[in-house]
Amino acid sequence: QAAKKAQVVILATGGTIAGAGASAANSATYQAAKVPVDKLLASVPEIGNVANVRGEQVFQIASESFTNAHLLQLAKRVSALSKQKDVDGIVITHGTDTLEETAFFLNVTVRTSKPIVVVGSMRPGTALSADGALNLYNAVATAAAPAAAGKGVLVTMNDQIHTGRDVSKAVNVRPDAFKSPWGELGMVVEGQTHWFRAPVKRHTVNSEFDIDQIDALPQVDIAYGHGNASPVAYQAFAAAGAKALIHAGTGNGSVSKDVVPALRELRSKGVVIVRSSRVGGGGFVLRNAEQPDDDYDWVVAHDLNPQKARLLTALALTQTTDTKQIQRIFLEY
Ligand SMILES: NC(=O)C[C@H](N)C(=O)O
Repeated sequence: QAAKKAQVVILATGGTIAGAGASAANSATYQAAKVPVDKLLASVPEIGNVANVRGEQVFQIASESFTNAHLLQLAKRVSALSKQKDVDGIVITHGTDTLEETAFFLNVTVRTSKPIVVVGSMRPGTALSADGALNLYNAVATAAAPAAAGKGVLVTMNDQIHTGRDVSKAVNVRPDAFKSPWGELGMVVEGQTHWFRAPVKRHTVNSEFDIDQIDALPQVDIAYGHGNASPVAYQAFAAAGAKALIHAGTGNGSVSKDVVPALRELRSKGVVIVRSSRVGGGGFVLRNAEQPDDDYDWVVAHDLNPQKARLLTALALTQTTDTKQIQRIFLEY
């Protein structure tokens, strides 16, 4: 008995997967966000074999300009669709530069167990060996797979299935650009998903955040650590209204000695200080290692990279300014 085909909605936001270059040799020089969603879907007719799909053009932008307002609008649309009986799964096409942020944000704010898959490409559809068509086919196959339900927001790139929580863009110019420090969850091959692990952190239906209740995010900025760093960026962000600062720290979130006094002073004025790490390959920032977080009332981002830490801090601040609660949130999500 043939199973009923899943109903999957494709929310298109732009990026290289909708990009176009002047010639087939242009794999890295092209314009992102050119091809509309209907044309994108028409270019991969095989998708009709794995699901019934319909497309919605939410934005047409390059993801380096994905603002908090874009994030909120997209997440609210995903949430609304996930409540519809005639929707079994949702795919979001997205630029790869900030794909990891959007996938993480949806993972902790959309209260559904239906599959949500974020996908992009490293080469425009006009390029030789373009990766977008197969990535999109794989995303739809994953969104249509009952086994993908309840695993949080997923990212399919290069035949791999990653959790949106962990995944990060680790290479700029190759199709194997996305890595998860704790490993991918599985693979999608010829329209079939294969699973090898599942996320243990809180997400979607088990999250305390609900995008339906969030209409704005407080300003949270990131300052990059290095040996010759000064307090200027941190102080400027705070003066411009930042409620929290993410320190993209060296090593285990360490802070150069010229920056420490400024961060302590900003904390005394109410700015939340979060130590994360600029080291992308794995590991985590340990509380009270490198800096006395208990004494300074700082928070550590644990294994979340600075860009994901920015979003989790902003979400936490929609509910509390208590640093004990913010630290708990970092350990649970
Ligand atoms: N590969 C890509 O999608 C890069 C592009 N700049 C974007 O993020 O929209």
